[in-house]
Amino acid sequence: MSTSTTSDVIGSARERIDDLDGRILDLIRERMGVSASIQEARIAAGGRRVHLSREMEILDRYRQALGKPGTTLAMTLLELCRGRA
Ligand SMILES: C=C(O[C@@H]1C=C(C(=O)O)C=C[C@H]1O)C(=O)O
Repeated sequence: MSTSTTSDVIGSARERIDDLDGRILDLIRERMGVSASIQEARIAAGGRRVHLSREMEILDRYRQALGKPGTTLAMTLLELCRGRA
């Protein structure tokens, strides 16, 4: 039987959370870069930065996976990924 104390359990689980958060942040930065490249290509071809029907697909995917907070998360991601270039 484990002799881990509560603070050991919390400490190691927090290390995993910190690692996951670091990976999530890296993925968000990667997503921002890919999104910017699409927007730059579209603008260079005379199009608009924003493509609403594509954004609706993304909002729907996050809502289906996570419910209403998923929509909020997707809106934040889209906000981060727009607004440059
Ligand atoms: C990246 C695109 O451009 C914009 C950014 C999006 C995104 O970050 O997912 C989605 C739609 C567009 O408003 C795209 O059209 O795919």
